Amino acid sequence: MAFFSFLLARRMCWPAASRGWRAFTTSEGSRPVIVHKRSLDILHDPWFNKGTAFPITERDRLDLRGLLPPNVMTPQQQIDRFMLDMKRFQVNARDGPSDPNSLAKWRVLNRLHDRNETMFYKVLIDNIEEYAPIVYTPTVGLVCQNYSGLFRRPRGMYFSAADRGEMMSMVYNWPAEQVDMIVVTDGSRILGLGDLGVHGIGIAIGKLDLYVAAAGINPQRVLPIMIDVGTNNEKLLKDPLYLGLQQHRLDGEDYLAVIDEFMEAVFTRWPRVIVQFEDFQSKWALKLLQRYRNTYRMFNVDVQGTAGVAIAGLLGAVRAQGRSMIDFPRQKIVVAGAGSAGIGVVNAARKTMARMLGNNDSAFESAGRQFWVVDAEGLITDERPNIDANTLSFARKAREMDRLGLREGSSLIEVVKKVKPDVLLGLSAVGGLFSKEVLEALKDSTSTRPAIFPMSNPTKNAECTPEEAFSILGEQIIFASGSPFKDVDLGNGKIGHCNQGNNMYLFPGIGLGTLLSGARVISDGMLQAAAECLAAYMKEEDVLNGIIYPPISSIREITQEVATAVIREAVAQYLAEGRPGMDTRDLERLDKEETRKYVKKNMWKADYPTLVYETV
Ligand SMILES: NC(=O)C1=CN([C@@H]2O[C@H](COP(=O)(O)OP(=O)(O)OC[C@H]3O[C@@H](n4cnc5c(N)ncnc54)[C@H](O)[C@@H]3O)[C@@H](O)[C@H]2O)C=CC1
Ligand SMILES: CC(=O)C(=O)O
Ligand SMILES: [Mg+2]
Repeated sequence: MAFFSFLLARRMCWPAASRGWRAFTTSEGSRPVIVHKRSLDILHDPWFNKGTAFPITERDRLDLRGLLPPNVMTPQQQIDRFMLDMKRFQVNARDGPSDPNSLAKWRVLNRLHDRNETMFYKVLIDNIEEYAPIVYTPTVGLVCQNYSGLFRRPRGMYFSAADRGEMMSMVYNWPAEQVDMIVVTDGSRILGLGDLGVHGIGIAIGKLDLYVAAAGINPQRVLPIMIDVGTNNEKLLKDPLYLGLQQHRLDGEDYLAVIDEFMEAVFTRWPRVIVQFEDFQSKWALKLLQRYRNTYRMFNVDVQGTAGVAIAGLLGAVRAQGRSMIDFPRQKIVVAGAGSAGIGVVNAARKTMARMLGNNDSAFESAGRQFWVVDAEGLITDERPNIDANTLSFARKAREMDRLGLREGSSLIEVVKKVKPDVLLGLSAVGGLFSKEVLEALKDSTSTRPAIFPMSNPTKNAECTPEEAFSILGEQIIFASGSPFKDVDLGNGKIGHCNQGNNMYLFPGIGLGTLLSGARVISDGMLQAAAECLAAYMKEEDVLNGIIYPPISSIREITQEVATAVIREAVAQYLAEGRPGMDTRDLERLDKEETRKYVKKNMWKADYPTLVYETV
């Protein structure tokens, strides 16, 4: 993106800028200023840029539709947003994650991203452990919550409910001829922070930063997208400085019509693109996945990526007990949270157990008895009124629960006391849900090394902190949280290791493997291969020490391995259609090492290329 814009700007900048200067200095009232730029080049030109104040007619004239948030602001509102942000700076710095300067660091990195993409990604890649928590969880959550004030230069595209009927042409306003990777959100459930409306675009930007840093997807070919169908966040609806449509969310067929139109538009312009669905509320996440997954190259990272990372962690926790992975089907697992993430984990973990038990109906049935799922209304059983099909699939039989002293709606603490689980996994978005009492109850776990996975994001939504878990349950536990925590000093020279159980370990490799294999769709087999690859990555010695995921600093190497596994599975399942220079036959001929080299060769590196000027 940066180089493309740079070349265009060099070609067009001076004549337009000089005309602009005359117009500004002579205060010629309503006489129009002639510009020789369109699209992003206008937004990136400080002389002509009006940001969110471009009126709709001008957005259409200058190919700007979709490149700005939909709400048109007055110049005064723009200044109000800016001033609010200036004054809020100190408060936000204290309000956020454990690093009090995280928001300030985000601003510095964001400014670098705007002026020099290559350098930005070099800094990110070389310091990924330090800056992933800034561009991604937890800080990205704080950024989305304050996006109205932080918004400077737009990044990505906005398709709104007001654009119905226009999306097929709007998509051509994006200047890149090739787009490999789109991350799209409708802002309805950003991390565990709820409906943040159009401000949720920050999460799509953060995920794509990781696609570039970890998977080496070319930054000129990534596109963050916000689909603004309104918001049900009353605070935003009342905020005059909110950047999105000030209306309640579309629902039902109206909602589906917008998403359908969007999918058709992006796949018409870029037929080989991969679309990652991110942070859609559970109500739609599973439905949209079923609707599109057999037609388009898409996946839902919260449902499918999280499941893979959780399974890899759960297998690690079995190994940490000194047992073989094949013992996984004996683990008793209590899951708090039955949203898109929780359902994704339970379904995939159950299938993994069933495969280990013989892969037939009775194996699947028996695997189902290893899970107890608790949501806001307590333990889910088949006596739950108005239960939907997705939830019914893992609801426990009330009759069986009775024998354990449990019933429909039993509380989390009752469930932990009665089940004595090997694993307690949280995807509830409720900070502190694993209270002192719950953790105390886990002392009776039948496992020698109980696993505690408070996977909700961002940090303040984690079900417990590592300090709480290690102090109550001792050094033997296996701990993995969705957002990063520091290791805990347990005294007497011992360290309580904090793993980060986050889908960031898998989605870059799933995307890269799909891209390089040219797979038509993203199959369960490809996702399973990714999860198994991550599980197998860990050495026995580390796992026995409670380290079940690799260090983030090696994310590029992990991603290369995951992408290799995904490509090989796509080839094995006859889904790989190849790409220019590597067709299906070529892919079939590659052995594992050659596939690995093919992946490495195609990962973008943050090095400056030589630029030459050419007239059109
Ligand atoms: N670590 C990771 O890689 C990932 C983490 N997540 C996190 O998972 C969380 C949930 O995401 P979704 O499933 O999409 O959200 P959601 O809002 O759809 O689901 C939350 C679930 O938690 C349940 N819940 C609420 N209060 C509860 C309580 N007191 N006890 C037990 N359950 C309770 C709700 O009934 C619901 O079933 C978010 O915080 C998100 O950041 C999501 C994806 C990946
Ligand atoms: C990590 C992630 O995708 C989430 O918390 O939603
Ligand atoms: Mg997510």
